[in-house]
Amino acid sequence: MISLTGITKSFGSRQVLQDVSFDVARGRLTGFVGGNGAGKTTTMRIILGVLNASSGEVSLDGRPIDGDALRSFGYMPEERGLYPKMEINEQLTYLARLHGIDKQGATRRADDLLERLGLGPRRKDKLESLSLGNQQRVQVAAALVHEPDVLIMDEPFSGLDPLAVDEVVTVIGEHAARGIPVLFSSHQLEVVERLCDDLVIIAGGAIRATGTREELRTAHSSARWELEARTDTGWVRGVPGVRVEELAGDTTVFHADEAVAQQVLRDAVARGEVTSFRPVRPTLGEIFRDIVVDVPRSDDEPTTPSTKEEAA
Ligand SMILES: Nc1ncnc2c1ncn2[C@@H]1O[C@H](COP(=O)(O)OP(=O)(O)OP(=O)(O)O)[C@@H](O)[C@H]1O
Repeated sequence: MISLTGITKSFGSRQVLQDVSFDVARGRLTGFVGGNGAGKTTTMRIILGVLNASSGEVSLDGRPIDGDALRSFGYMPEERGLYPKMEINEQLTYLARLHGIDKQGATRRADDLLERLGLGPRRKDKLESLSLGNQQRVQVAAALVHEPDVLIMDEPFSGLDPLAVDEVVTVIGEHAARGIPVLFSSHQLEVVERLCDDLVIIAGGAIRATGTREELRTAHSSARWELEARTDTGWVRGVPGVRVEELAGDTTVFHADEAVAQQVLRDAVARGEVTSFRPVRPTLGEIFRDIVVDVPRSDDEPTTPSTKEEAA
């Protein structure tokens, strides 16, 4: 397990991470979600030792992460850094060799990953000749080619079409299932919702929520219900204690406490056939908006490129 404890980070006088603490468990996919400038990349770079924290600890299975441990990490950085003019199988093989895998194993691993990611027929192509989405798949393969013991991926799904997302999700999921910790950031909340076991929500440089997808959905559910009947459900608007959120003919989504909702159900049954009645739990997108709505974006503060360079 990777554990972050009390991580803070300042660039010059500007603090961009405050007391960041969370765990990334083995064998599970942890989604790292936050708006632009929330602090995801900075946190990931600190885990990887690319940046030093101003204070706080990062550990792997209770031990500080040293150079040896880092060599077994797989990282897909935000700024993609492969060689545009090199054939893709050649560069993946090269990367695997850099991690100490023998030539035969490296070639097999590169070919296998390219096949799994739908790039088998393109294996001899130069990276620059591929579409952006396919280049992104190669970046995913590059993070995985040495069979990492820890996987950290910054926006692995950006620029991918839905089918490519599914392929990448499957491959990443298989790696997590081998018992490695996987942390990835994404703005695609519907993908995160579908894929993640655990979630970490960051806003304004501070962790706002952590937990399993189900824990977050339960913690943030308000008393919201959906009633679908064979008859018009407009009458629900007039029931005391009900606030209708959405009404479309025979379907109503409304807020009410449990007792009122049960009464609505009984009334609906008395009026005709009820086809469905269920509590509505929030989507990750709704939870995310709910949590970050009052947090000012850290990018609201002007930072000129030259200041950024100096501060780094
Ligand atoms: N080298 C740096 N010098 C100064 N400020 C920096 C530096 N790197 C990041 N920041 C600032 O730290 C904050 C967090 O940035 P970070 O890149 O970690 O956010 P993020 O959550 O990854 O955003 P995005 O989703 O847009 O990639 C931002 O306000 C950013 O401007």
